[in-house]
Amino acid sequence: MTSETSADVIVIGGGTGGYSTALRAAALGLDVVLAERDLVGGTCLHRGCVPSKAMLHAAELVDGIAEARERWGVKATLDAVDWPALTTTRDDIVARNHRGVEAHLAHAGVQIVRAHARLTGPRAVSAGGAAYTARRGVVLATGSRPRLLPGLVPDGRRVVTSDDALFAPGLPESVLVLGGGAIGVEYASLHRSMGARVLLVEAADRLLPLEDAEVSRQLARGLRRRGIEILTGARMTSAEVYDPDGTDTGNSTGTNTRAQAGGVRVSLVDARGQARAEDVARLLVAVGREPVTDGLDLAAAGLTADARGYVPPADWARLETAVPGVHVVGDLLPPPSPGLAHASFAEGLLVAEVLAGGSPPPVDYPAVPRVTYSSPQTASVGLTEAQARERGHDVAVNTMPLTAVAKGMVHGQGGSVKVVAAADGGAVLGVHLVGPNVSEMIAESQLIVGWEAEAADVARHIHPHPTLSEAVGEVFLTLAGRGLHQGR
Ligand SMILES: Cc1cc2nc3c(=O)[nH]c(=O)nc-3n(C[C@H](O)[C@H](O)[C@H](O)COP(=O)(O)OP(=O)(O)OC[C@H]3O[C@@H](n4cnc5c(N)ncnc54)[C@H](O)[C@@H]3O)c2cc1C
Ligand SMILES: NC(=O)c1ccc[n+]([C@@H]2O[C@H](COP(=O)([O-])OP(=O)(O)OC[C@H]3O[C@@H](n4cnc5c(N)ncnc54)[C@H](O)[C@@H]3O)[C@@H](O)[C@H]2O)c1
Repeated sequence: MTSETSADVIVIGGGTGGYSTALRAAALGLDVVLAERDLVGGTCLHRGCVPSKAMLHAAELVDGIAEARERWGVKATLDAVDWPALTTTRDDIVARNHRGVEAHLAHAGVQIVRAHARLTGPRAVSAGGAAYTARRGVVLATGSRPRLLPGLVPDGRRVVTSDDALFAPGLPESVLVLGGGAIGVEYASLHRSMGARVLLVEAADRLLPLEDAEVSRQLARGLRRRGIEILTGARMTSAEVYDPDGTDTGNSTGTNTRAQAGGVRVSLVDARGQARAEDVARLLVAVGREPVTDGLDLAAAGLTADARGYVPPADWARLETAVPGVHVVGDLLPPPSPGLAHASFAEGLLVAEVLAGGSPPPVDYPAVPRVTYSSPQTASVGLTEAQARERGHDVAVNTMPLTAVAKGMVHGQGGSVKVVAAADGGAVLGVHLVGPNVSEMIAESQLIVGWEAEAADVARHIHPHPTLSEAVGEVFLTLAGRGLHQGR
């Protein structure tokens, strides 16, 4: 006979969405069971945000050596990247974070069931041979996985996704990255820094097609300047692995120098309809992610996924499905939930507070910041110029290159600040940044957009000199009619 346990809340999936729900619910005095079939921390900690950003940090250091030599007369050269040392540091950062999340959950008194869980009723779950019932609610937080293209099966060596691209014993000498979204752009940037020849292929007419057109333009300029070849409006027609047993050829940083052939022949049709074939050591497929509901048995709880596999809430303010007491957080939610870790944290906090009987304000999706950690970086919040116009706003737009301020010249990497505001001194609708360190610069703009500040409100506040953030200050000064260095 299977044992039966009851708890206030049962969370299925221990990624950023699930574990944040569990932690907050426990902090509010609820009794919580969290089922996780792999590792708590999920995609973001083990295969996503954290390991990729650790490696992008190492990539920046590699780029810094070239900058030091070429711009600053520092007689430095790169001998080689010690791949085992680099990945040991990355894995240590992930492991420490993992231990931290485990410790937080233990300290909060969350009961972790380390097994696949499935629904057996609206408030009933089976996991690890035991049955659980939820007094207040069940939270679905099963996340997402890489979307695959029909007929193209990743083998983890020649054809890879973000699940395995960084975990091989080195990076390839050449890579074709299919998809110019956040993953494609970040991984193209990383591979290029590490010496690979990189071709970035995007089906839409620009990189990061959901961002402001100025962001896409500046980003493409920065990536091309670093030697990344970009094809937009292009389509892959076939991909054929040749010499599948051959070893990778090494890249120029010497991370993986076993000589040999073997790779993938990728056939493409470019934006002008011209066919072309590319031989590369690796094809990295980064064409989006899809929700995970396999073996979850949604039907047992009276739920169905939508046509794209997401589980939509009937009530977005409570992130609650049409079945009362069944909530959803994280990548399992359809847009406007953006598929970002920090959005899933906010969703987890909200659902926990709802389950504890509170009435928290809904997640303010338009005010969720979006960052791409490539070189250059992009960071934005709010509406693009096109979205603002589509929604009927009469807009005032101001754009400034980062090299117009002293610190931008010091960095010498280009970039820009663009602000979209309602005309005649109305609320700021969107802020769009490209350049070095802009991931750390977007925080003030998320408050500006979230608090619906006007340009004149922002222009009253003084930015430190010399910083890159001064460019943000200057753009607002000009929009408020008090421009200092920006001639208009
Ligand atoms: C390469 C990459 C880089 C990224 N970088 C960033 C970034 O820099 N910033 C950012 O904000 N976002 C980033 N993201 C997105 C971010 O990782 C996701 O938005 C986030 O992980 C979503 O969290 P989640 O909890 O919804 O799902 P997940 O993290 O996918 O967690 C779901 C968990 O549920 C478990 N699970 C699934 N089904 C069951 C079941 N039936 N029973 C038990 N357990 C189950 C899984 O094992 C998994 O641990 C990145 C993603 C990728 C792939
Ligand atoms: N820095 C970050 O915050 C970060 C980093 C990585 C991933 N993520 C998140 O992870 C999720 C997945 O990222 P992603 O980049 O895989 O997905 P995405 O949906 O953001 O981008 C996929 C891109 O691939 C293109 N595409 C689709 N099919 C194609 C095809 N056949 N050929 C060429 N291009 C094609 C799309 O037009 C799109 O631009 C997103 O939610 C993203 O926001 C976030």
